[in-house]
Amino acid sequence: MSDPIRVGLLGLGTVGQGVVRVLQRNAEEIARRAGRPIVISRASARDPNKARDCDLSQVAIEADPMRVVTADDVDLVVELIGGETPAFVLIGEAIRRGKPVVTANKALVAERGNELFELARGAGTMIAYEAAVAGGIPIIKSIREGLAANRVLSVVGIINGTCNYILTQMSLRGIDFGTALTEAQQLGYAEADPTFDVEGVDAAHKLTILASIAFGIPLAFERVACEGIARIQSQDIELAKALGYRIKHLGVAKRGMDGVELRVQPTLIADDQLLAKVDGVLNAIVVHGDAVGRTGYYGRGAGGEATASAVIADLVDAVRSLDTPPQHRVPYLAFQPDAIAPMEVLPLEKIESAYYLRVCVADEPGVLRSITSILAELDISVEAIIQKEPRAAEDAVVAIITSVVQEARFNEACARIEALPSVRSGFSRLRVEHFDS
Ligand SMILES: NC(=O)C1=CN([C@@H]2O[C@H](COP(=O)(O)OP(=O)(O)OC[C@H]3O[C@@H](n4cnc5c(N)ncnc54)[C@H](O)[C@@H]3O)[C@@H](O)[C@H]2O)C=CC1
Ligand SMILES: N[C@@H](CC=O)C(=O)O
Ligand code: NA
Repeated sequence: MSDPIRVGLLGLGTVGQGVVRVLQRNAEEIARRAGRPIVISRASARDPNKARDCDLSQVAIEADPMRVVTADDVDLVVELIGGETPAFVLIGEAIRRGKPVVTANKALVAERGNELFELARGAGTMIAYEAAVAGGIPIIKSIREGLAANRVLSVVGIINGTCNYILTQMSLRGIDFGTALTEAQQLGYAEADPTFDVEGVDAAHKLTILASIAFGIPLAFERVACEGIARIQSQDIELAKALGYRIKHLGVAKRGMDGVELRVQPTLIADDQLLAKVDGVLNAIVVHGDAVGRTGYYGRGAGGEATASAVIADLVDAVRSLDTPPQHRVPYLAFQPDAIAPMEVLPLEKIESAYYLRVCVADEPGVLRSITSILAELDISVEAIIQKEPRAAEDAVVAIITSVVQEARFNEACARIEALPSVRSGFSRLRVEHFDS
């Protein structure tokens, strides 16, 4: 077998430690796959003396990550620091030195990927990023390579483990949002700044990448409509359940007649659908290709070793293709660079879907009729409705599932309903995603 490939590891947090453990535990199998051993020669850690859950006795630890990138005994760089600074500069330097890079950094790929891939192309080296989307699920490889025959029609999925963990625990154990988030952080699922998870930004980063490799469009994070789960209340989860739905944080990239939909939003899914049954930290993605139909990908979307699985798969790929001329490698964004072209992104107002609407109303006769009349006047049908009877001195709560309607028209209905004198504060609306079989 050839000489070992020497890896410089930037970041020894949840994923970094997972990579060290899995590379050591499965060293022999990994070497048989890659054709040569893969060893970590250097790693960077802000606090070199911190206790870590992995064996670093054979690894030189540097406080300055740039010293890892530039070291002569580092052939390949794995970036697991996260965020834009200093990751962009570190990866840029590795590329300039012709060192392949593996990263799990979705924020960086989504926001600066167009530049980074251009740099890497110029230098004839590679950047691999499987771990950046849906953790351990090999979704990048599946779309880029496995579905290359297809015109991809849609990619829909649960792509943030923290949000899914929180919504699942609120639903199954009835715990509050804050407690569930703290657990997700303790389990190593959340981003360093967990607002990225709960406000939908992390999922929007991942959707940006998925849309680009599915449709052959440039990475355009700023075009993704982004909403998180912070406004989801326990009563919405309960009402949705009573109506036969689950609330999931969903990423949707869909090709339409006039452009593409790109959005991440909390969404109701009928509880007999596959995605409704995906709980905890698990992620699942359904890709619809014109030739293959729907294919589903399911597994751990976050966590140290699950994510390490994707990082190491990229490492193996990188080692195998060291001698492959750049033009013969799989293109970064699935399509050849000169074939990538932007598509119109539909504004939310033009997107059609069914809706869930929760309204608090005074317990008076005729209130329900005034709400349904407004919907009927705007040609919106009520598909299901439940009313929660008030306890003493409380308002009643009405929850409705509507027919499919364009958002602009639904906005008008909501404005008119909110203006009714008997409607109290406590108004909530969420999309409902239907899947054809
Ligand atoms: N935790 C997870 O389940 C997943 C994480 N990712 C991505 O993997 C990357 C790493 O995530 P985690 O391991 O969870 O993060 P983490 O916060 O546990 O670890 C990050 C490490 O980088 C070091 N670091 C931070 N800023 C630094 C700086 N300026 N200079 C040098 N070192 C610095 C920290 O000390 C820490 O050791 C991120 O890009 C994240 O988005 C991707 C998929 C799943
Ligand atoms: N914070 C992310 C980690 C994986 O990408 C998540 O919760 O999904
Ligand atoms: Na992945």
